Amino acid sequence: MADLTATTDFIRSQLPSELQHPRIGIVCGSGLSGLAAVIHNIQKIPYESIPGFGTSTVQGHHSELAFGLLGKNNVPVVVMLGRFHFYEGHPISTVVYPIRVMAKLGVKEVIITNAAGSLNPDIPVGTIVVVHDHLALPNLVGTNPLLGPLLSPNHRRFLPLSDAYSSSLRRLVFRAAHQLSLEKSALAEGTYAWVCGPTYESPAEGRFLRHAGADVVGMSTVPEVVAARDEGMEVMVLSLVTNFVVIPPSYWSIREEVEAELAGKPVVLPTSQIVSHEEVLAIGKEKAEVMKSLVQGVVELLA
Ligand SMILES: O=P(O)(O)O[C@@H]1C[C@H](O)[C@@H](CO)O1
Ligand SMILES: Nc1nc2[nH]cnc2c(=O)[nH]1
Repeated sequence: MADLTATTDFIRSQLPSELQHPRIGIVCGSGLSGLAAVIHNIQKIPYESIPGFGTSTVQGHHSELAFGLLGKNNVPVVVMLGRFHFYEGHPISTVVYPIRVMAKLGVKEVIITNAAGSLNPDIPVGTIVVVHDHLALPNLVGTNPLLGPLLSPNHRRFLPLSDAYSSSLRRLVFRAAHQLSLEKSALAEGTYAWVCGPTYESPAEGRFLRHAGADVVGMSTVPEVVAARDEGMEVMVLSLVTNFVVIPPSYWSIREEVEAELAGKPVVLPTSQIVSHEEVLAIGKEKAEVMKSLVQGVVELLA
């Protein structure tokens, strides 16, 4: 891993003193970097200039670390405008490096956002899911960000994740939503499944994750949550549902289709839905305002 002290020294050298000690860290997911527009005194540092950082290569992700003041009470924040995903080819230590940098800068609470597919028919597109748990197949089979030697004697070898998603921060989301007069249906609570990506789920994979108890699925976030907890920070995660994961109740029988054709019977073809990153970004754009206000509302209540 890169040298955290060298990274934070470099970052501080780029900032005026009032921005050097952010209180809250924020990670902006796909299409959600619009938060930058409401940050006062914003200073942006390109990822490629920061020692130890990679470059974000995904459309809809900027590649800058922003510092500034957020909310009516001018809370100092550090904001990732774009993140690193494991599927981009970054080592998992690089994916979580900015989170460790936030901790080193003195951040105590991290708000993480992402775009995700819904596995739950009761959670429609456009809903913001307040994540209360996760299901991380990569963590279970060998892509855990904490694999390897302990970073320091202060880091724990066996990190519990039973309380990873702070209940007090989750409470604040619902309070902020109330202050914003959001409709009840704008928010849901649920479990986020992390998959490596970059493929979207096959129908069988979607069904598997649903049966395993996940409500939404995405390709990020969990490594960041694990690293944040490893650093002793409190975590809140908001997933914007940008699409439904295609889970047909049963497979369409090609044999029956051909037999019907051969028998001269009418054939009704199923309509197919194919998810795309463009769709993910379009919903992100549509709902960016709500996400922005909610994050700002939570920051105001927190500080
Ligand atoms: O960075 P997030 O998790 O918001 O991005 C999601 C997951 C993939 O990177 C991408 C797929 O469309 O959106
Ligand atoms: N894995 C996964 N990630 C997403 N990000 C946004 N939508 C999706 C989805 O359907 N599946």
